[in-house]
Amino acid sequence: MREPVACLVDPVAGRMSGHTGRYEKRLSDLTGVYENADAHAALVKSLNDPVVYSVEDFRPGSHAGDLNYGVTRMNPGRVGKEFFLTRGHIHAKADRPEIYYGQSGHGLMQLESPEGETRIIEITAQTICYVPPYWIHRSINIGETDLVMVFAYPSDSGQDYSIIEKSNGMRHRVMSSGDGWELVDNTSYNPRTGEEVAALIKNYT
Ligand SMILES: O=P(O)(O)OC[C@H]1O[C@](O)(CO)[C@@H](O)[C@@H]1O
Ligand SMILES: [Fe+2]
Repeated sequence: MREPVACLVDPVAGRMSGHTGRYEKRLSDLTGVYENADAHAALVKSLNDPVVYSVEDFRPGSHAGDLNYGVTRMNPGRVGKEFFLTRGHIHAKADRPEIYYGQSGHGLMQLESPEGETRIIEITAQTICYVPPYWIHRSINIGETDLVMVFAYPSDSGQDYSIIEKSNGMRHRVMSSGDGWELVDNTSYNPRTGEEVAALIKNYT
């Protein structure tokens, strides 16, 4: 038996009391992610390589029946026309799902199936976004303030970041357009083979 736990979320600061882990990502950690590499390098220099997102989480263990949960806070901003985003991943056990719960700000969850289909879920305060098993997912800040979301996923999920590297990014990029956003094809995208898709869609224990 585990002891019950309570953590307090600050929905604007994007902090969570009682966290057992915290990490930060700086703009330079996202090298190779944005379409405009020159604009990325210039921004790293002009802004002195700022922290662009931070995560505080509580991990009770690595048992399949436990939940890891926490808070992600992401700065607003753009590299050229491309909005600030997280690295993105698929769960190492790809059939593990995730829930995101919007706290403040305005964001998108970009999801991509193993076959390469894109879905976009808009997230504002009080939105619950369900990321079903097998979907690659990345969050994007399309607003002018910090985007803060609570998340929870099975403790044995793990994160596989290499899937996005292997395909040279996700199939689409989210770019600013007028007052909003638009999906643009990622011209470097390298689709997964049938064998690679089949290897992902298997039964995990
Ligand atoms: O792990 P990434 O892709 O850098 O993005 C961070 C987000 O994903 C998570 O790893 C959860 O899956 C959280 O820590 C956070 O919401
Ligand atoms: Fe995840």
